[in-house]
Amino acid sequence: MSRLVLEEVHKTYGRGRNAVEAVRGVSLTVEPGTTLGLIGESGSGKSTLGRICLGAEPIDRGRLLAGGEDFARFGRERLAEFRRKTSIVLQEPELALNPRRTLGQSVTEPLEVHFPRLAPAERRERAEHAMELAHLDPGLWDRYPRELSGGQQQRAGIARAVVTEPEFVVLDEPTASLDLSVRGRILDTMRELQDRLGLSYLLITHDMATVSALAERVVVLYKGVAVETGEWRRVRRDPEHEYTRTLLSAVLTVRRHGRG
Ligand SMILES: Nc1ncnc2c1ncn2[C@@H]1O[C@H](COP(=O)(O)OP(=O)(O)OP(=O)(O)O)[C@@H](O)[C@H]1O
Repeated sequence: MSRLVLEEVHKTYGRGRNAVEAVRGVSLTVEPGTTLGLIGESGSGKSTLGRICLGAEPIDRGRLLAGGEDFARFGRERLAEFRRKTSIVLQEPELALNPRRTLGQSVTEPLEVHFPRLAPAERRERAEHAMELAHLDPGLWDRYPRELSGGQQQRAGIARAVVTEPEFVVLDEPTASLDLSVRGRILDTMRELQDRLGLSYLLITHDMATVSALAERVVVLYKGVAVETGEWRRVRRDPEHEYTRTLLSAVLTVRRHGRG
């Protein structure tokens, strides 16, 4: 799929007095095999942009380009290919995992959707391989989500996201629901998967440690506008925009209080 690009994208929810301009003229690029962090306070439009990048949220203006091609012009086959090559890891693994289905069933499901002609044995093999990639014991195949720890559930969410061998994955607050002790290992797994599978990530997060662990570049969002874009190391050290400074210092303050 190579590069994923948004050009001057606008998205408004609702109409008239109830209209919310969630995204206002945002442009961004996710280069193949790299991570772009999307940071900004709650309600700044991060999740909306994540869905837009997956072609899952219609836009009012602007373009989504995948490998230089305009998503709006995709025919049926190209659209099916795009869906196969993109996926998402959600904050709450419970949302990605059906409580009534076993882990094996949940990890296999995207294969049933995108590769309906695969033989059952081949499906199982691919799903077990995805579980191994996510460092989840395939011996947990017949377990239900409630029988697993938060970290194991998130690993199942990751296995499900990579089972179709995607190229682009949205990580929407991927560690926010996890204990600190588990976060680092989940981030390690995500980095390892990126290297092994050549994945591109759009990382949505409030957590600057997560940004530092994964992202090369960031886009700072403020009320639906991308106020700053650049290398994360530079942005952290020398933020150009007033809002970025506020965002970074607010995070530092919270952390200090949290520790105090
Ligand atoms: N389906 C929807 N219908 C109406 N308004 C929506 C919808 N989804 C999001 N919004 C509004 O759009 C704005 C951006 O929301 P979005 O969820 O993209 O922000 P966010 O930065 O991801 O926030 P959070 O970090 O809290 O998830 C918010 O004002 C939100 O209330």
